[in-house]
Amino acid sequence: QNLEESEVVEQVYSTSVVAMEDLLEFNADLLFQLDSYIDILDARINLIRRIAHYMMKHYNRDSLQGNLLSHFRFLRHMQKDWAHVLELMEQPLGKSQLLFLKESRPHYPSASDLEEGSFGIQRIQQIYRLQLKDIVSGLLDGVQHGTSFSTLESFTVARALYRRYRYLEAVPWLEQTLSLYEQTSEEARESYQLLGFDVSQTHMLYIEGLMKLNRYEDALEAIDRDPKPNLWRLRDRVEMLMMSSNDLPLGKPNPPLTTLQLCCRGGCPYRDMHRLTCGYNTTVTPFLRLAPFKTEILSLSPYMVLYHDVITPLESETLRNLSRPHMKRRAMTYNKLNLRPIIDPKRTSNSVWFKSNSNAVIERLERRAGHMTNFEMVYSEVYQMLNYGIGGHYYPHVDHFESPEVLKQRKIGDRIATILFYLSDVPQGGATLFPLLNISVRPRQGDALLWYNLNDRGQGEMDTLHTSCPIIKGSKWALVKWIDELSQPFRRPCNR
Ligand SMILES: O=C(O)CCC(=O)C(=O)O
Ligand SMILES: [Fe+2]
Repeated sequence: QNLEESEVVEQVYSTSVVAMEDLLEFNADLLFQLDSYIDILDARINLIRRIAHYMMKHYNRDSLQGNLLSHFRFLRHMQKDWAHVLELMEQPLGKSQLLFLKESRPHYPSASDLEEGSFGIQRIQQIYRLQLKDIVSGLLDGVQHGTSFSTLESFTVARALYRRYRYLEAVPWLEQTLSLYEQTSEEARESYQLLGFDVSQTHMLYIEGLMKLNRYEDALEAIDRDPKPNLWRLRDRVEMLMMSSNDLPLGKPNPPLTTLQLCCRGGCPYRDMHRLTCGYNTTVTPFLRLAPFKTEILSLSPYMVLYHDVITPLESETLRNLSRPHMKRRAMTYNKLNLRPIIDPKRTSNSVWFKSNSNAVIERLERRAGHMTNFEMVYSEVYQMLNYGIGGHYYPHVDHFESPEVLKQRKIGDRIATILFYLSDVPQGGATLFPLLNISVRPRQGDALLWYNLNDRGQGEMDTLHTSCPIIKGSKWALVKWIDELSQPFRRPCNR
């Protein structure tokens, strides 16, 4: 097995579409167990009911008829039957089902996983500038999806933001939660309650959130909208604060759209001006005369090209399938105190590494990448396969090393270039965006993006700052190859 296995890390689901598919299977197993548990309890209830009815009918106030037989009959009953009933009542039921659920517990998504998913939703809201009412009804950036949010999901997002003191974002979600609840049928409300949702608590949290934002008038209005005896004291407190505080209500500032917000939606404006040339590349290596690559130059400085159709759909599929069982959340940092892995929210994807000789497809890609780029590949790094999840993204970063200390430890030098292969189409969102260059590239199965991270002097190009826009729909698969600096003296000789 050539896949590099890292230390065992607990599965994180929210950061990868593939992992979520596993969760679906898991849920089916759990439901099956719950169903047999119900059957077993049901059978026992029926049994006990039948015995009880029999006993009520045959042994009651009329049991003693003054004759010997009736006395003996009753005596036998009292000695034997109740002991039997007790035994039945004491017998533990559904042990194996209970055990299954207990042992499955470590595989349930963790609370931080759900939190991460909540932040994914909020990220999409922010970057794509969505209205909450649109999100909850499944309208995402102009596309109507077949799923909507109920009170429960809306509350989960609200709570996650609130817990992290993100009141400005949490309060609108709480408002949305309460408004969804108002539109909910009595029957559904009952189910929510069964699942632990408490509407009074939510209302209270909303009022507290408003107070955190110094929105005292709104807090009073919220209290009066649903006056409850336990809120009278709070009402007094709000009124006091309103009179004594000079703080202005905190509201969402309305800044101009950021490049991220502009470019993640539908591509950067004026991007077509950057389209320098588009043609067949036949000259990089002699091999290309036989098999030219469709090449689109996106930028000259830093140098950036997009190759089309360099991986066949079958090759992509093979790599996806090889990766699937090994994908893990590896973008983690470690808590210095207890050494437990903590999630790095800057990068929400699951990944796996391939060495360059892992399998035939990778070996072929390695040769092809050499022909495409004219770089020497011998010492370059392992291939990194990525799959993103709910609202998955990769925070703006550069690929070269910014710290001289880290660089010194790397025998193969800095990352002179990056090749990013796209192994799937992404129907909505998920572009790779270079905000300082106004370039955004939509993932298209078979395409590969190459850019130089270092300038001609070998210095890091900060203009290569890039990010993966959050994914709205689809499963984004990308394969990253970083090319090292040290093997290239004959391939990139023009360094000044
Ligand atoms: O997934 C993307 O579009 C970007 C990935 C990336 O920048 C990286 O892995 O360094
Ligand atoms: Fe990167």
